[in-house]
Amino acid sequence: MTVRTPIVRPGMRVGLLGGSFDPAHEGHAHITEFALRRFGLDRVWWLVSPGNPLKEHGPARMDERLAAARQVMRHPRVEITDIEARLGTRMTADTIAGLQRLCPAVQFVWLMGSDNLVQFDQWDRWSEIAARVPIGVLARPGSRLAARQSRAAQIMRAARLPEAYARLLPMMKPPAWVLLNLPMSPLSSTMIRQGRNGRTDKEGMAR
Ligand SMILES: Nc1ncnc2c1ncn2[C@@H]1O[C@H](COP(=O)(O)OP(=O)(O)OP(=O)(O)O)[C@@H](O)[C@H]1O
Ligand SMILES: O=C(O)c1ccc[n+]([C@@H]2O[C@H](COP(=O)([O-])O)[C@@H](O)[C@H]2O)c1
Repeated sequence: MTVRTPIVRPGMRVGLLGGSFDPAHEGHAHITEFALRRFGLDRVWWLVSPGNPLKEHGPARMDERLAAARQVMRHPRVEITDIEARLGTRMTADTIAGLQRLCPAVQFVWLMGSDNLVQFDQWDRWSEIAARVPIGVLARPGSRLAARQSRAAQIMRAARLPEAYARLLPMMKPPAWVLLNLPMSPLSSTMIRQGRNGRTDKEGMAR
């Protein structure tokens, strides 16, 4: 079976935002819009994951998460995909390898919140991921400092680009990464699942 990706053209700069999106919220939309602008991306693909390999509990059904994500993120340059399920991959290293095989002329950038950089060194073959694609890290409340001091950040310190060069990130030969500061959103799926903050609007932005 051939796996179909969204339409691409050679040289296109595509940000990949992987996540459980259980459920999607305005924090996801906010970092996506910011990443499009600051990294000069042509597209962002949300990779709605079959399940985070490091999380104990599986997420809600894929079709429900996809539908909710499409309500939250309506943008002509953002695609909501279940491509990991189609590729049959769970580990990000395999997903990226698969996408690079399918779309060899695309410049992919891996996007993640700063909380994920803190534990990035526990991901399967994380240094292979960093060797395959540039990485854009978006600040998230409570993890900015820990991200800067994380083991992965220390090991990759020579590959860190100043924020002012963020626009060059997609063109950089990996390893290359940028930690972007932005008006931070405190929203999380955990909060929403626990009913602690049902709001999915942008009101709660911490500046
Ligand atoms: N408010 C936010 N600010 C910055 N990054 C975020 C924010 N919310 C989610 N992200 C990032 O988006 C990606 C997908 O996140 P995910 O779907 O796990 O949402 P989450 O809110 O972190 O979920 P959970 O609370 O269940 O862990 C991750 O890289 C995560 O760091
Ligand atoms: O590949 C791994 O080992 C790995 C470990 C933890 C998280 N990830 C990916 O990181 C992304 C964010 O995960 P989550 O559950 O925090 O939304 C999602 O695409 C996961 O598949 C990947």
